[in-house]
Amino acid sequence: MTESTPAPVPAEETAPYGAGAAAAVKRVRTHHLQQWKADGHRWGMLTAYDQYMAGAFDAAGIPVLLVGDSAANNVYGYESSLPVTVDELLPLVRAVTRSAHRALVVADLPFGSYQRSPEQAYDTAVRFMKEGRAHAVKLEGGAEMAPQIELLTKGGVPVMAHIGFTPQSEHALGGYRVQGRGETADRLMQDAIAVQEAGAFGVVMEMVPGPIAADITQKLRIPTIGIGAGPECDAQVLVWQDMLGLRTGRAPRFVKRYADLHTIVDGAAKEFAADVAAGTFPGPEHTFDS
Ligand SMILES: Nc1nc(=O)c2c([nH]1)NC[C@@H]1CN(c3ccc(C(=O)N[C@@H](CCC(=O)O)C(=O)O)cc3)CN21
Ligand SMILES: CC(C)C(=O)C(=O)O
Ligand SMILES: [Mg+2]
Repeated sequence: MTESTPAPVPAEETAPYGAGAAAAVKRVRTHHLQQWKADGHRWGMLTAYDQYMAGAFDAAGIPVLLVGDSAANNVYGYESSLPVTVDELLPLVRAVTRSAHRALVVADLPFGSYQRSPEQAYDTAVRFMKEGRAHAVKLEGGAEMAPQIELLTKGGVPVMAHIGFTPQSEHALGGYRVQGRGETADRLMQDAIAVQEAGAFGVVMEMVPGPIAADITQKLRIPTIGIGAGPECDAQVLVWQDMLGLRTGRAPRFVKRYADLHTIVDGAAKEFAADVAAGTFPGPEHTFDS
């Protein structure tokens, strides 16, 4: 075989599809996510709620940051995601968009801020885009949310959908349960198709059996982002406090811990307290001369 010289390819197409294709992109756009699906390049999405995490994930090449309504549990200390409000989430979205220079920033619409009507959804989404400078919004629901997704999309708001286990409907669904098992698999497929046809640019699938998620991923032209939906999704998402081991207690089965921040924080806090008690902090190097 003779070697031929390949034609030069624009920088964006030679993205180092390893640590993150986002590294070669000036600003991640929804069309990049469609392209990565076509290329078979899988990517990761992480939640972020503040400046330093957003900046670190952005610099690490994470292409999509989600300001999740999971801030309810992971920032505000509520027992579920239901109590958190638009006014509580907006400043977090603004902090993340200020420090994410490359990532696409998606803002989660909280419970009660979009379900009533497409008009309500549009007004809420516009606040996240105007005041929070979000690039897109995410909302929970399948076929029943098609009118919302259509109006938002027509009005210039890119929408990521979220199907399967939808935490805002915890009480309606009867707890934290896998969705789409058995005969409900068809309905999940229909929900996925409905959100795609309504104009969603991607769809999160939460706690869905791996084979069902694989079928849906193959069928859709928009990327699927899995959390507890197996390895065949086009992308994966985790809550950062789970991913970095800051949250204690039993984690959901779908969590992989990539660090043990809780142990690091605990050790540092104890060492600080001990130094202060012993008079070894502050030292001369931390003290101003007269
Ligand atoms: N820290 C955190 N991580 C998350 O993934 C997350 C939040 N918070 N808050 C909002 C929602 C709630 N989510 C959750 C929370 C718990 C389970 C859970 O306990 N799952 C169990 C039970 C599954 C079953 O019974 O079938 C599991 O073992 O996965 C699942 C999703 C996902 N989201
Ligand atoms: C778990 C992800 C998908 C989410 O919706 C959130 O963090 O709120
Ligand atoms: Mg959410």
